[in-house]
Amino acid sequence: MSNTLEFTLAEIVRSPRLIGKLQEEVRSIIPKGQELVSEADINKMAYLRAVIKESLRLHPVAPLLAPHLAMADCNIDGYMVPAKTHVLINVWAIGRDSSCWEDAEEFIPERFIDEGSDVGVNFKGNDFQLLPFGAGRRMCPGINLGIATVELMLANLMHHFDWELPLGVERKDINMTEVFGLTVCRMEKLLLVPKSCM
Ligand code: HEM
Repeated sequence: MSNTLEFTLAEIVRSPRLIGKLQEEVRSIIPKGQELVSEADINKMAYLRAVIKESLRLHPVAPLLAPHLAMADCNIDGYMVPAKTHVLINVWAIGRDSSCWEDAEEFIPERFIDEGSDVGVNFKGNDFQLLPFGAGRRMCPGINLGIATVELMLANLMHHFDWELPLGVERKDINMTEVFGLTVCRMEKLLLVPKSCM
């Protein structure tokens, strides 16, 4: 969850438009003086939810999911997968596949809302182009807790603080290089300076 939050913050602070739009949404919904954003408030934050979805598309925590084993022979799009084959699903690559996504490498939360091209796409395991939690019987059982936690953390960080880069660092200097393993994380820690705006 901290991994998803860090990638999300890195993506939005790189763009004044994105962070501005997100702060505007959160602050228009949460009255000044309200200390904490609650789960009920999050339901009204369509842009925040789209930002997190877009972040999970480009930066899935487990790039190859967990290893799976085919229980029976099956044929997928003409490819024969014999029983007992170890199957690794590269959701990182699927999330960046230009045959599934318009401007696949760009961070565009708007694709998931209003008239966006992927407005109906969700990560609940039925839309195979977006599988940050996997799909089927072995998909992540912590999906609801995971999403709710990231949403609440991000919304509260947007509600309470303006975010600046450390002195001498510019937006273009934010290094988005990823390090791949069982999970994928940022090569460089994200350093930001919070300024209270309450
Ligand atoms: C943003 C947060 C999270 C993400 C992105 C995430 C992602 C994943 C992924 C990709 C898998 C492998 C699914 C597959 O191979 O098909 C998985 C499995 C799993 N996750 Fe999560 N997860 C998150 C949060 C959580 C939380 C909060 C919990 C528990 C409280 C949790 C518990 C598990 C467990 C137990 C499995 C193994 C399920 C199995 O093999 O049957 N996850 N998760």
